[in-house]
Amino acid sequence: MNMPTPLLKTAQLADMAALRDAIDAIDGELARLIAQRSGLARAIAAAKQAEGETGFGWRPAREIEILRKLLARQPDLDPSLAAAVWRALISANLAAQGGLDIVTTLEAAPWARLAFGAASETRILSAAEALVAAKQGARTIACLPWPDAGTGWWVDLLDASLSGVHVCAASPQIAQSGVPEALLLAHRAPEASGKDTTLLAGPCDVLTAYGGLEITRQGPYSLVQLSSFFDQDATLAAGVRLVGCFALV
Ligand SMILES: C=C(O[C@@H]1C=C(C(=O)O)C=C[C@H]1O)C(=O)O
Repeated sequence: MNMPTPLLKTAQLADMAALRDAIDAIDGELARLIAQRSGLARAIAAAKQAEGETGFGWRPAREIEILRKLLARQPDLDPSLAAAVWRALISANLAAQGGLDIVTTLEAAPWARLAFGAASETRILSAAEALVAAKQGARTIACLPWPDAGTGWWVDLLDASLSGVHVCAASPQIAQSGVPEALLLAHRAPEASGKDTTLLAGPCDVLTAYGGLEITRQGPYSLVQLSSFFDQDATLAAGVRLVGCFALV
């Protein structure tokens, strides 16, 4: 039986109103939960300060664990949507913990924005300047492009003046290919998330002993990746530098 058009419209409008009411109810719950989550993050920030932490409260390993847990608990949740929403929540919390100083190149800027949103200040620098800024700034994170033949910033890390600066995370956090677009570096030790990739740089002939996958080369040096976590205190062969570790979902 064909329903007269005006009636059909009324029924559809009633359905739509009910659906919108349901969305409003969910939005109310989400808003309440987001405010509650932000309050808990503020309490954690206060606890970090009480423990004497003077730098920023960035915990990339904890952040990736949150995303992994979420996707495991809610398999029908779109991973990219979940990553975008939680990046927004987490970067707002980081900004509230005192703000971050994000330095990046023009090429890597979209990946810095994806990771930290607009809540923190972002400065565009050369890769070399960004690494120096990361070394000097207690709240600075450098977002630099994934190294390839044309991207040699990782060689700078072999210089003692940049000691202590490490890759600590990647952007985006979800990369089907296992290769992110950019790496996030700071003057701090990398943290293990349970499933991490380590980057080592050094003389090509010395690095072959580590059996990793070579990402790129620059003169006598190569950059390799290994599917395990290396502590910053790990003993490495002479000339080999722990570039850092990153984790993907
Ligand atoms: C709240 C914390 O601080 C930051 C904010 C996080 C969040 O909003 O969940 C997670 C890790 C940290 O980068 C924390 O360390 O747990």
